[in-house]
Amino acid sequence: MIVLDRLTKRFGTTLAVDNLSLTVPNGSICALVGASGCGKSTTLRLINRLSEPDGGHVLIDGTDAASLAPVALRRRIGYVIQSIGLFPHWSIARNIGTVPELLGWPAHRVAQRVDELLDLVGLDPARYRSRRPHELSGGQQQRVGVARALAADPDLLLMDEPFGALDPVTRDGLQGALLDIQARTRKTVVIVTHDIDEAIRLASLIAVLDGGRLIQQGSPHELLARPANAFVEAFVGGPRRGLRLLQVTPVGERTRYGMGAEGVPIDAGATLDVALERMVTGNIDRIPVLDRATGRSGALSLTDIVAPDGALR
Ligand SMILES: Nc1ncnc2c1ncn2[C@@H]1O[C@H](COP(=O)(O)OP(=O)(O)OP(=O)(O)O)[C@@H](O)[C@H]1O
Repeated sequence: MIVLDRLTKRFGTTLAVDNLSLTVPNGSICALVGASGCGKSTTLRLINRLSEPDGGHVLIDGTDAASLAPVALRRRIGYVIQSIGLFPHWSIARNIGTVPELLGWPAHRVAQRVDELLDLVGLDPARYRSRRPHELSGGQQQRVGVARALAADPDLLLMDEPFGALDPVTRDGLQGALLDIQARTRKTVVIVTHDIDEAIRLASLIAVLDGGRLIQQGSPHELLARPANAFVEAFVGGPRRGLRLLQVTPVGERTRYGMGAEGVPIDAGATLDVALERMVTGNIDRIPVLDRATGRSGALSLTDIVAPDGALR
């Protein structure tokens, strides 16, 4: 668990991080979001002590980060940045294996770990391990950046706009890969992004920052359903908020159990946007629902999603 306790950081007269308190549970993905300059990257850098706070504390599993040697701390924390920072003259394998090597792992174990990680991020080890970074596409390099951050099996992964510079298709693929990796390894991840859709897709906890201050924290659903103020409301979507809310609301929440409908049932755990898509493309206004966990069945109608005046419910 990471606890940020009244964290404060000043640069001259700029209050980059202002009395920020936030708890990130183990095994969860937390997204720090907000406009440019709101203090997201600085907050991340305070966690791995690339920057030191002027006030407050960072607690990692109960230990004050300030009491740990910065280099040792950073070896325990994976860090992925947008510009990747691979060493251009080193092979992909050497780039990924740097930290395990520094930690004194025997060569065969490092080599085995490199191949395992290339597999994990979806790159064929035999094809890529000996290449140089420039022989890879931007998206592939970004995958190597993620593999390198995971190399020493850190419990905590910090990611600063890791997919920001990529085209939407590659970004989508890497977001999927990250979700996959997180589901398998249960890392605790703090990711900085200015892309609210990325935050909604990846995170179970979103923290909205403005001027270094935490304005609201909560699940994507909480933020979309109950934005704390106009700033958060505008940030999480303005007119698109209703559509995004569909993406995080389970079908089961609106299902009328006991009611019947024709066709192949949709899972109660699917989200409302998927149900709406099926209704629109199938030109139907009611679909059957099955809750696989409980075996209950029911139906979802278009009017359970869209009000008579056309507004999303
Ligand atoms: N090393 C520094 N020296 C002086 N000011 C800094 C430094 N680093 C950050 N700042 C200032 O602190 C504030 C927060 O910066 P930070 O990089 O944390 O914002 P951010 O939310 O990550 O922005 P972006 O989305 O543009 O990356 C900004 O006003 C920035 O200009």
